[in-house]
Amino acid sequence: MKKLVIVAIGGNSLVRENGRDSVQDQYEAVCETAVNIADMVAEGLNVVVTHGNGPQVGFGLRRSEIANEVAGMPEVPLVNCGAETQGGIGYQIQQALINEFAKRGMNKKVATVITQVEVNPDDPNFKNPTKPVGSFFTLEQAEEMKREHPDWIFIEDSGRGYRRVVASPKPINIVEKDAIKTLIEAGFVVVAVGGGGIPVVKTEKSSYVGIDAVIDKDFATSLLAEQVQADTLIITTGVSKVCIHFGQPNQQALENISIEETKQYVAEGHFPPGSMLPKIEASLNFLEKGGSRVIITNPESLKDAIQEKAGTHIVKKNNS
Ligand SMILES: Nc1ncnc2c1ncn2[C@@H]1O[C@H](COP(=O)(O)OP(=O)(O)O)[C@@H](O)[C@H]1O
Ligand SMILES: NC(=O)OP(=O)(O)O
Repeated sequence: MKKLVIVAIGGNSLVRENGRDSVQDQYEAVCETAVNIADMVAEGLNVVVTHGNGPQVGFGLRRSEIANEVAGMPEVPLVNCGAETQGGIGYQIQQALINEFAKRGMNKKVATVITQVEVNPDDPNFKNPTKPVGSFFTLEQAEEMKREHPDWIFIEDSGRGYRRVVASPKPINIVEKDAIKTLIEAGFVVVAVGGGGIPVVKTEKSSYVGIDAVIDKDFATSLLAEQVQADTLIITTGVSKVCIHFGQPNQQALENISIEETKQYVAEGHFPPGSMLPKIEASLNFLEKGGSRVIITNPESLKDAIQEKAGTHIVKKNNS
């Protein structure tokens, strides 16, 4: 089979500078990434696409809360808000890819798989929410909201402002993995584990039920990459390169780093939880479970990054 590349599109990378949750703005961002993905397919690679939903699931949750407060509409549970973002973003990616392939006269099929991802109900992350969702706020705005909703938790997110956080258990099993594998083998470009997958737990009777949380899409992508034996993992996000001393005057962008160097930077605390750390941990996990290379970059640099002219590349050096 041709080499398999997994491209994980960051939720924040689909939200434009103006911060508006405009579906049209988001579709334009999706279309730009679709061009790069079509280039990869044209070069003979098999591609699986995953995506985040951090901003979008938070917007959806807030819409539901406001509709409840203002108009008495029933609230939408967080797990369903996540499922809705998986469908909504998956629809945009699927459509953008189909249109891009058609424009180029490429005979390539695309399918989005609604993906449930099993988590452990006793995962300690349920008691310690770390996943930032929705909009960025100033400290004053966050304090104001906290007075109104004492149970909400906010964190400072990588110098970009304060965001509400929700529980983010680790993915343990991709329920629809066989369907995803079958579609890949049949030559489809598959969009899967959107938003990290819809979090579900198994009951004593072995049936699945949804649970309120947002799984980190980087961890879910790494698990999928392992299960479908991908060769390369590409994570697109808001920065062209991973940095050490991020946001400090001595910030330094990283181009090629080994597993050992990456672990050293993790130990030195260069990557915050909830933003860059999950990407780095997922990358290390992917490489240690048999993957060949990882690229982290922004959507604009994707094409150059694949040719090793941009982005951060985490590589196995000396057969490590
Ligand atoms: N060490 C670092 N190097 C580069 N970016 C970092 C670093 N630490 C934090 N960041 C921030 O983390 C962001 C990526 O996390 P996030 O926006 O949550 O991801 P996603 O694109 O998956 O939504 C980057 O755009 C950047 O603002
Ligand atoms: N679910 C998730 O990890 O989304 P982001 O990549 O947008 O943070």
